Amino acid sequence: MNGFLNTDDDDDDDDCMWQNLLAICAVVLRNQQAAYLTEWLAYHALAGVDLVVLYENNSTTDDWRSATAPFEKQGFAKVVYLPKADNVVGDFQIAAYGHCINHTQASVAALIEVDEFLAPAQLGGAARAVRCSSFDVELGLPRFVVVAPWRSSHYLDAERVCAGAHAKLRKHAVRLGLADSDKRRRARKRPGVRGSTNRRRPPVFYRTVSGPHVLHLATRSRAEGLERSTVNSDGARRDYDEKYVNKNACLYPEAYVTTKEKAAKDRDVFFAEPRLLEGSALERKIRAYQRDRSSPLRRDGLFDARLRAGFRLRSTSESEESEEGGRAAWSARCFAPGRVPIRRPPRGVLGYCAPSFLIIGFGRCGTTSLSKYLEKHPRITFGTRKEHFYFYRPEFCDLQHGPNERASCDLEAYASQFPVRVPGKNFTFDATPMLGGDMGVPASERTMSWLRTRLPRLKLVVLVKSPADRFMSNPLATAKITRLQESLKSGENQMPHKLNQLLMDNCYVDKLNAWLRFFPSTRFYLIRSEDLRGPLPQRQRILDHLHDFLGVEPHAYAPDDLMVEENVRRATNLSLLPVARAVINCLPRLRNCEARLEKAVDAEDTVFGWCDAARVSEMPVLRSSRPPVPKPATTPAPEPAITTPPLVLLTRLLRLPTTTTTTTGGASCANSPCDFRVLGAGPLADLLARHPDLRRTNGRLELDDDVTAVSPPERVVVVLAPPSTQLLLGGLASPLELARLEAAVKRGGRPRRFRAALRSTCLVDRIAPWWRDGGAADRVIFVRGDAMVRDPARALDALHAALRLRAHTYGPHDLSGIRGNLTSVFSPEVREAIDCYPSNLACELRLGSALDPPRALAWCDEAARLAPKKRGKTTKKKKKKKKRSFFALSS
Ligand SMILES: Nc1ncnc2c1ncn2[C@@H]1O[C@H](COP(=O)(O)OS(=O)(=O)O)[C@@H](OP(=O)(O)O)[C@H]1O
Repeated sequence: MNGFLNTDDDDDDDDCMWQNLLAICAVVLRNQQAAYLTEWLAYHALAGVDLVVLYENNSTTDDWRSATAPFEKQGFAKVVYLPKADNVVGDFQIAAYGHCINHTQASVAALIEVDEFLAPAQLGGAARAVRCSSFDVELGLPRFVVVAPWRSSHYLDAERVCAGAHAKLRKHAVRLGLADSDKRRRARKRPGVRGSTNRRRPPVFYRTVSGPHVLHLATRSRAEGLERSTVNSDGARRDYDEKYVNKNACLYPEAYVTTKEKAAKDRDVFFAEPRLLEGSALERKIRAYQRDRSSPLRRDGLFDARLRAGFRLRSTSESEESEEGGRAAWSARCFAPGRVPIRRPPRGVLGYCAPSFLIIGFGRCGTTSLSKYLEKHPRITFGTRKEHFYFYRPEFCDLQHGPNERASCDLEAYASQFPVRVPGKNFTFDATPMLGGDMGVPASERTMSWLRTRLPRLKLVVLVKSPADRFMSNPLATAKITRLQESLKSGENQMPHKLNQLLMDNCYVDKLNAWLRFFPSTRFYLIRSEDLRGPLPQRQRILDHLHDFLGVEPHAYAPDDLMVEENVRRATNLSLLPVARAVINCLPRLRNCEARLEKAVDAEDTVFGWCDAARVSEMPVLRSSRPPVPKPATTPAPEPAITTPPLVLLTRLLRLPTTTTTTTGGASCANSPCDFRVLGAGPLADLLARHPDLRRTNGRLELDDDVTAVSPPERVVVVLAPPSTQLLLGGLASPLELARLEAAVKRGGRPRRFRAALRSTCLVDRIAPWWRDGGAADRVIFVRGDAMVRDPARALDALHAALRLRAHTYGPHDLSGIRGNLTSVFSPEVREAIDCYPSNLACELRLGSALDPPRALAWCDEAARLAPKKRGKTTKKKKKKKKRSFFALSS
């Protein structure tokens, strides 16, 4: 069973009170449903459903999991395996529905089948309406359960479906005085006490304690056409619960359930029914979806559609969404006025909703204008102000200066900054660009972790801009830019002091990487600021895509709304010379950042193009502004020579004679096996791909992590890196796991819980397949990561020779990647904890003894040398001793 459900039935104090969730509970039981599942799921995603929970019990032979997989990855669908248990009441379907309404904590749970469609009567009708209705806190059950009317006799027998909810209902009834507690009941049954409560009072089920309202919504049955009915579970026709509707001042779910007898035959019946969706934007979307059967929207479901106006980050790991599980994923975002710590809630506030998304940056990229546009959307608001600075101010929840456990750091307190005054306008956001890191202050890990745990479904919008323009937009940069421009004009071409360093604040990819350790890449949406500055239709298009990403209804903005341009400094600024723009944007370090960002973004022809667009015909070569450092009189001590060779051979394990590596040379990978592979498709592989003899495109160089897949004649180049570096760069652990590991070590614990991840860094085990077939040692070439970082030219020369490649000199820009990447960025104590972890140390020794020269590795020793020394606690005795000696001295 998936771990996302709360299986704790007795959880009375559940504070998940307002889930804003329309969930569908369905069962997959029959064969031949798989072909239609994608369409069914995509449709409901478009229709505003928040979650689909599918139940299965291994009763079909269809491959329906491949249809649900993309949706599961996005967190839209969950599959629950529910075995048939003895204590399950009735058939599997009833058990599944009962389980679903008892555990999904949705405002509305629709019990339908996979050939039935939940159709809103008007644009977003169902979704919008149910968002206003609330999850029943006291009962811990959905307020509404939606079913098709023809089911009433069988499925909506409330007592049966909600058999699992019985305990909750009972407790509630006791609280309301409708039933006696067990204690009292037992007392009453004692001899001498006459009668029993059970006989006098009605049984505690829906009718008594008013459980979920059962909606028998309209159906489009074959013969009768569309009809609406409001038959309740007791069989009596009843009007909608007016009291409840008025109290919450929101639309009643105007939803219809339609069915398709045979999904294949009736495919278009539902969509051909104009009355259901007439004129709505949803209808247009669905029609487009139907027409363009080959579109990515159709192929991969709604979420993977490639969005042109903005960029989604490339998904980095298959399992990154799996963290969605756990109860945290369901924590509430919205609160009733009485629940937030505000002394006197202002008039007209319906509730408070913590953000659904954040604009995390970057400063000076148009965040204010974007916020103003979004504020005009009928569902979106930034609350009391655009920039809340909530995690920076001591009066709120300052997390910059250490952990903060005060009540002002509760989610309710944060939500209090986002009042909802208009029904439905509860899609809130915070646009504090500092969140992404700015002005040399990196994004705060404490803040990111706070957000991740409290608001796990948060989405993140990011604006990026050409580094030169962004830097110039910063008022504090004027002096430096002026100096650079003057120097370029005079031909001195001097780089002002520290400008290089300041410009690194525009390395967006590094900042995003910090966030990616806490949120999966699918939650990010990037917009080029240059695009947002375009003509009004283009701004509208960008916003359309953004709505799609955020999951809110489309909205056509008035031209006046989109004309706004806030915080403009250009007019007052000195203008940027083209040559200055070119020099800044094409600085090797920034160019590298741009290339890495392009690589991270999921688009075929992504071009931020900041350097290329800015290039001028004659690019000046910059000189450092620092005066040349006078040479000291005494010759400095020479740098310690690297004694360990950059390449080492695996020879000893099999006691093979020491051989130089043989190369098969020349053969192309196109038809025959590759010349060699690089284990760990990392920076070394990227670098080698730039060698003129090796082009990735002609297939001669294969990058593969899976050694076992390599056929025997091939050779493998393995980068030897300490376990900590492997963990960090090799994708062996998810970002969240790494963060937890680091936190655990920093708290003083040992990384015991991460044994599995640590075990995967045991290089000796990973390359084991290479020596199993005897003689394989000839084909394994180890490159020392540290030698590569210290003296890349020498290490690469040796590697070229071993692989019989032409000598080649790589550019400094190419090498900078390898330097940055092969170095662990864990703090020294964390490195020590990982590299000296007993199993890792054992692996290091095993590998070391197999290498020629032996003991070429000293990862643990090195890490231990760098780690801060742990000081023992000064005991009272020692303190006393110290004091005494002090007095002894002074006397
Ligand atoms: N629609 C639109 N598209 C793109 N860029 C725009 C837009 N509107 C304003 N701007 C420019 O954004 C710069 C101000 O950015 P911010 O509002 O994010 O600044 S701040 O961080 O909130 O201070 C500021 O840049 P400079 O003029 O270069 O300083 C604004 O001109």
